[in-house]
Amino acid sequence: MGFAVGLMSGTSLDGIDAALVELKGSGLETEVRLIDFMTISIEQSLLREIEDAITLKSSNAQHLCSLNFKLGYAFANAVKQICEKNQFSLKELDFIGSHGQTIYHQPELEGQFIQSTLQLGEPAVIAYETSTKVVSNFRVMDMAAGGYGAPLVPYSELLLYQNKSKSRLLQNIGGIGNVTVIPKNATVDQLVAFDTGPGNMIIDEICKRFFYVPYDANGDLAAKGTVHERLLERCMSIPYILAPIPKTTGRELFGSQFVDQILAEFKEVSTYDLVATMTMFTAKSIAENYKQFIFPKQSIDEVIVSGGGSHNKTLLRMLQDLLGNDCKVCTQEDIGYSSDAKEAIAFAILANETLHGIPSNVPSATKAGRSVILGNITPVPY
Ligand SMILES: Nc1ncnc2c1ncn2[C@@H]1O[C@H](COP(=O)(O)OP(=O)(O)OP(=O)(O)O)[C@@H](O)[C@H]1O
Ligand SMILES: CC(=O)N[C@H]1[C@@H]2OC[C@@H](O2)[C@@H](O)[C@@H]1O[C@H](C)C(=O)O
Repeated sequence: MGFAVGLMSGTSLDGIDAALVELKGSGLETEVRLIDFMTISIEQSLLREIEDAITLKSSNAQHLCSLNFKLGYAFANAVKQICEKNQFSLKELDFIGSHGQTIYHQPELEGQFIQSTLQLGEPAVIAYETSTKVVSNFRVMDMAAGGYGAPLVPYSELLLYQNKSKSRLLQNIGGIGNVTVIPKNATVDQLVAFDTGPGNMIIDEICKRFFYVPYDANGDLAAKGTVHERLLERCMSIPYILAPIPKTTGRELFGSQFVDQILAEFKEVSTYDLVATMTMFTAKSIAENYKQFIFPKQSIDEVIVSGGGSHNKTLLRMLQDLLGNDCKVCTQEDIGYSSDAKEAIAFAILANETLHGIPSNVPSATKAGRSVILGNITPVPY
């Protein structure tokens, strides 16, 4: 099919991830070659606008309307930057797969609010600015089919990581944590995938409020603290953590309102201990979900961690301690892939499937009533 850029701006709001890839073929036989990956920072003013848009108290219609277009320009710019860096002409680009910025995700009915999801980043702007076909808005068709609209990476993960002799567990630790179980020789309907709970989102919020840094680089702050057991227990008692699978969550549950709540309840905990405890909360929510829902049904040969959380050494150490030495935790780099690029590559793969008319949601992961072709296609406009 040719060359594509996959774009992902995730729940961490840490930048726009862009992967320039070459794709050959389609379906589970697709061959994928990563040419380059970049994270393009989001301007402070745009970042504040996103934060306002996702906060129910400050969000409004005019704001969302304008932000949709501003994000479109930011995504187009990310495509231009990665192409320029690689001396790759936009004319050579066959398509763009753009996830968009999740503004709100409502996987379950809640009072008057029906199942719905909103990702912004106007594809018309991206297509016009780059003169390239865009596939976007991947989550909504899965939801129209009765699914949660997430997680969507399991299909691309089966395609990239399926192994004849190893059962693999792919754990992404972005803003939210999500896992895909790929039994050896698995087919699409044998996949198990769900969001385990928080990833870095709570850790980041504590780092911003108390240490004036965007995240706990390498987990150094957490390493200086001690886990506060009662706070950890309080966090682990949130019903989502051990709710039955499949399940999906987001900033709506683990964002700044959650941090306000626990800070009000646990005023006595020191700032270092807060970071340590929230790091352990992420690790323990992952480990307990494995023990409850995965290990009883499937023996696992490898746990492969991706996402920004794979750079947090304290988090990885805690996860390894909780899982024990029989279950080796490694990173994407250890098996020759890129931890940071995985999701952006996934949206290039999903776009390729859409353009070939191939369904790419995984109903066992999203609870959709059937498999469906994902996304909206915006043609080359001129
Ligand atoms: N060197 C590092 N040390 C520790 N943590 C890091 C490091 N680099 C990145 N991170 C963490 O990773 C986060 C970004 O991860 P990532 O880009 O995978 O998330 P995302 O794609 O936005 O989220 P999601 O996958 O939930 O949509 C940062 O916010 C930070 O918490
Ligand atoms: C609604 C939404 O944006 N969900 C994201 C989020 O970030 C991680 C986790 O929660 C996952 O369910 C999903 O993203 C990945 C890319 C997915 O769909 O597989």
